[in-house]
This record gives sequence, C-alpha cells and structure tokens, in this order.
Amino acid sequence: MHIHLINPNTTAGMTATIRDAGIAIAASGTRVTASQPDSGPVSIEGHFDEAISAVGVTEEIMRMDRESPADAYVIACFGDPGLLAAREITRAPVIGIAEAAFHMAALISTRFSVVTTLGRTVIIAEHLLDQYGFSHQCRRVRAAEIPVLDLEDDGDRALEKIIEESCRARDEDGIGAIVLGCGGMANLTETISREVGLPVVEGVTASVKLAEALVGLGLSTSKVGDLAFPRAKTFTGQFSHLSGL
Ligand SMILES: NC(=O)NC1=NC(=O)NC1=O
Repeated sequence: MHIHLINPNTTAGMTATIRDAGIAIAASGTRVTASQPDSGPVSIEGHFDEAISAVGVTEEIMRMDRESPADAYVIACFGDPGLLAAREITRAPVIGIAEAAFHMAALISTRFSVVTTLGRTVIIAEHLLDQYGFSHQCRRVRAAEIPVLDLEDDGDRALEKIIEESCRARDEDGIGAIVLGCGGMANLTETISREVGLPVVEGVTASVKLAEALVGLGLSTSKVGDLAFPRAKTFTGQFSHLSGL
C-alpha cells in the first residue's frame, strides 16, 4: 500500500523528518512518500497560518490523486489543518496527526498531557481535543515555548525544552502518557520516552499505523453525507482552476 504524508508547512527539511519517521514505522509492504505545498507558511504557529495552510493541503491531495493516487493521506501538522475539507475531496482515508495521537494515547492511558511548541498554539490543540471528544482524558496541553522551526534549526535546545516540559507534565499532571504536539517532533519519540520514563505518542507514526489499519480493513472515506465530493460550482480569481470539479 501507498501512504502519502503531507507537511502543511513549506519547509522541506521538516518534510524530510516527517517522511523518515513514517518510513521507519511503516510495515514492510507499505510505501511512504511525503510532500509539502509550494505556497504557504514556512511554519504553522497559529490560526492564520492554519487557515492559509489548509488550502495547500487540499491542493496537494488533489495533485496526488491526479498524478499518483495514495491509498491514504496523512496531514502532518498538529492542528490537522483542512482535515474535513481533505476528506471531502478524496475517497482515500485522510488522517490528522492530532486526531491519531489522541486516539492512540487514549488506548494506553486514562490520562495524558500534550506537549506542543508555542503557547499561542495550545488553544488549537484544546479545540481539537473538544472536537474529537478527548477533553476528559487530556489533563493539560503544555507548550515547550519553542518556535516550530527551532526543531530544525536548533534541535538540541528544542529537545531539551520539550523534555523539561514533559518531565513537568509527568510530575504534576497525574498522567500515564505524553502526546507530542508537532509534526516536527516525529523523530524525537524514543529519546523523550527514555528521558521522561513515560510512553510517548507521536502523531505522524500513529497516523501511519492507523492508515495501514484502515486500508487493511478496506475502509475509505464515506461519500455519503457531508464528506461527499463538493458540489460543482464556479470558483473565481486564484481558485478559478477549481471550477466544476
Ligand atoms: N503546534 C504546532 O507546532 N503545529 C505545527 N506547526 C507546524 O508547522 N507543524 C506542526 O505540526
């Protein structure tokens, strides 16, 4: 099977980190590829960045479905930008890394905390916990206070801060697991788990395994109801190429 990972920001180095983590966890019969939009924010650190990146996510899925259809797609940003829009435009399963990580964490612990990047993105994870129905199992969404691209540009310091915040969560939150709240943390799982002494759930790897499960079960995105393909209509301006889809 073929799983395609989409990094919604436009930083190729982070796409490579995401891709390598996906390849490392994939089953022997699974081919993992990855891409990022040509246009959009170099990092996603708030509501505005999320909104802009969602267009790039949907464009990438439409491009792949035209050129090299995948059996499943993963949106590899912890805000799950464009998730439902993406599910409208393809038959393949589409998994957001936040939703995947919450499901996996809920299967191995009764209480977990999330450690994400900047404090201003905490509310985004909190909104998703509420939307997906995991608020009662998440004790707290914490921020290591690192800009997203520091994960690429200042990795050692970023790792140190994530471990520090994860240890505070372990000691203060009464939890059994940690969820990593950024696609750029995809290569840090084992190190953090070893240093903190708790199971660590990371969304990219969780998404790949969930995608394998869905495809293996022969399940795809329902085209009945709200996730049916969009109604054909005219789009104007920079989106005119979407007319009549
Ligand atoms: N909370 C986050 O840091 N989300 C993210 N921003 C990105 O650019 N990628 C993420 O996963």
